Amino acid sequence: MPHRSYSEELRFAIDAVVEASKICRHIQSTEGFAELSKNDKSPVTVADFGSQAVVCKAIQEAFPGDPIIAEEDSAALRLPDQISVLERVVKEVKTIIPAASSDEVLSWIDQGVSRDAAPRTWTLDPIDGTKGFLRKEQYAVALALLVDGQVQVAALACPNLDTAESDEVGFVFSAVRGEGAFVAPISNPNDRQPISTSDCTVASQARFCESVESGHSDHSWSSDIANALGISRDSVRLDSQAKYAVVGRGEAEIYLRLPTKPGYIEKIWDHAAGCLVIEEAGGKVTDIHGYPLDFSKGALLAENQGVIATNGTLHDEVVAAVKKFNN
Ligand SMILES: Nc1ncnc2c1ncn2[C@@H]1O[C@H](COP(=O)(O)O)[C@@H](O)[C@H]1OP(=O)(O)O
Ligand SMILES: [Mg+2]
Ligand SMILES: [Mg+2]
Ligand SMILES: [Mg+2]
Repeated sequence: MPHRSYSEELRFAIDAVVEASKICRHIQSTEGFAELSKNDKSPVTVADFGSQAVVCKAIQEAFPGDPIIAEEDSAALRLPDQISVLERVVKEVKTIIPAASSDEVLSWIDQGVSRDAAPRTWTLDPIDGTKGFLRKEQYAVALALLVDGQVQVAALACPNLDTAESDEVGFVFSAVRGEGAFVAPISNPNDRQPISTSDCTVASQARFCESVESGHSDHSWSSDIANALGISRDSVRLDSQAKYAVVGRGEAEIYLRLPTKPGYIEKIWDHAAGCLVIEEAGGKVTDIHGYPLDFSKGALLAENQGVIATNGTLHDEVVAAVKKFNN
């Protein structure tokens, strides 16, 4: 079968996450933006809703009929006591789409409520790492296209990520399966340069990263694993799929996401874009048992537990160390 080109979807996905980043940056630069608490006690902000509205509207226009599995829905914004939050979301969306009405914004957000597997579906995390966003640290806008349960296209904007090479802040990572992984400044998204994972083959020299939040990944377990691998430097802690980006561009070798409680099932929007970026950069991503992440089950990574992402060469050794310390 001839290789299907995804160049249109790739260009679209990069533009969409870059536009959404503008809303997020604008909101982050203003004081006192509203924060709501979801049923699971996790935070959601005006920026999460605004980002989801503009990306879902863009998908609906460019690829009508494609379902979207996105994190947020509009239920909280429809409550009468949240009218001021809705007004703020609409005001921010209008900076990108001047004619947007409240009803339209609510319906664009709800384009993302699909939860079932489909032959072709987008998955969106409008702000991944909302806690990092609130701390003015790392967060990401993550969009991926799944075809027959496989991630084929990824765009991952990291608006607060910097680089040692220049003063630039804010990068967009992107990949199409089989075509490599790339990075561009958010300020010039067409300037895509290839990235690759580090060629480190000595585990004791590896740099590893993990969540800031100890509720999202078990820090004491990861420190046991680091010790077992002979790694003496501390982990770099950062929020969001920026961790996949950092491993993808060769600035760390290992990203560990180790389950903190048995019942938590990872969501596809937290991993799809980052996973393809690392794989196309030459790295490897599995769960803590060494199984590939299975994106074919709808919104949840129901077949997997936790995540191990590496530069590739160290993968088997890291999986073995995690297994050894799996208590
Ligand atoms: N117990 C948990 N284990 C792993 N990930 C979690 C847990 N609770 C929330 N998350 C998700 O972790 C992501 C942030 O990861 P990180 O800490 O690496 O930045 C969020 O998308 C959040 O999802 P959500 O906010 O939808 O509940
Ligand atoms: Mg997330
Ligand atoms: Mg989110
Ligand atoms: Mg969230």
